[in-house]
Amino acid sequence: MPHLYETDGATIYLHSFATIRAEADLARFTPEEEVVAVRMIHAAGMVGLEQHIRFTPGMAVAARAALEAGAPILCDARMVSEGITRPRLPAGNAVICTLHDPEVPELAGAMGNTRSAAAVELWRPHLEGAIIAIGNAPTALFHLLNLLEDPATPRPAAIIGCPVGFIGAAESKAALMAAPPCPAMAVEGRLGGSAIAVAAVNALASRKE
Ligand SMILES: C/C1=C2N=C(/C=C3N=C(/C(C)=C4\N[C@@](C)([C@@H]5N=C1[C@](C)(CCC(=O)O)[C@H]5CC(=O)O)[C@@](C)(CC(=O)O)[C@@H]4CCC(=O)O)[C@@](C)(CC(=O)O)[C@@H]\3CCC(=O)O)C(C)(C)[C@@H]/2CCC(=O)O
Repeated sequence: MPHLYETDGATIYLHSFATIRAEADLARFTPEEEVVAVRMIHAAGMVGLEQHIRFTPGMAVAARAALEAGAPILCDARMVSEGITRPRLPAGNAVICTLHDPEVPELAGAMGNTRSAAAVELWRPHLEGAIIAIGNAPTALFHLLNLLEDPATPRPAAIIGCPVGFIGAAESKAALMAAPPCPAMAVEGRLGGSAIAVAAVNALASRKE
C-alpha cells in the first residue's frame, strides 16, 4: 500500500500555520510581531518557542520599514543568507555574508577570535541602517555588540539575535536584550539556529500570511 500524504504545498502551509495559531500562545504579540513568531515556530516545528521570543517595542515595524527602504541584510552564516527567500524582499535588498571572505581566516588569527567574529569586522561599511540576522554564532553577536559600544559605529536598523547552542548563545542574547543598541529581537536561552533566524527575516520581509 502506498503512503497517503498531503501533496499540495499551499495546503501544507495553510494547515501548518492554522495549527500553530490554534496551539501557540500568541496573545502578547502585536500583529506585526505575531507573523514573525508564527514563522519562527513553523521553522522550529516547536509550539512553545513563542515563550522565548522577545522584541524591543516597535522592532518589527522598524525592521519592515528598513527592508522597504532597501536595507541590506547582514548574515553571520551562509546557512542564514541562503535561506532568505529573495522574491519576498521588498526592495531587492542585498543579502551579505562575509564569513567565507578570503580575508577572514587571517583576520580571525590576528584578532584571536573565531571566523564568525572576524567576519563581523567586514560588515562595517554596510552597518548603517542594515538588518542583522545572526542564527548561528554567539561570537558574532558578542563582537557586534562590542563594536556598537563605540558611539561612532554606525547603527543598524534592527538586530535579529538567534545564535544557538551551549557556549555563549544565551549570554550574547541576554546582553543584546539588556541594552539593545538599536531595535532588536531574540530567542532567549540556548534555543535558536539559522532556520529560525531566516524565518524571522522572511516574515519581516513579507506581507501578513
Ligand atoms: C562553536 C560553533 C558552533 N556551531 C554551531 C552549530 C552549527 N554550526 C554549523 C556549521 C556548518 C558552521 N558553524 C560555523 C559557524 C562554526 N561553528 C562554531 C564556530 C567554531 C564558532 C562560532 C561561535 O562560537 O560563535 C564556527 C567557526 C568559526 O570560526 O566561526 C562554521 C563556519 C564552521 C565551518 O563550516 O567552518 C559553519 C557555518 C557555515 C555557513 O553556514 O556559512 C552546523 C550546521 C554544524 C553541524 O551540525 O554540522 C550547526 C548549524 C546550527 C545553525 O542552526 O546554524 C553552534 C551550536 C552554534 C556552536 C556555537 C555554540 C556552542 O554551544 O558551541
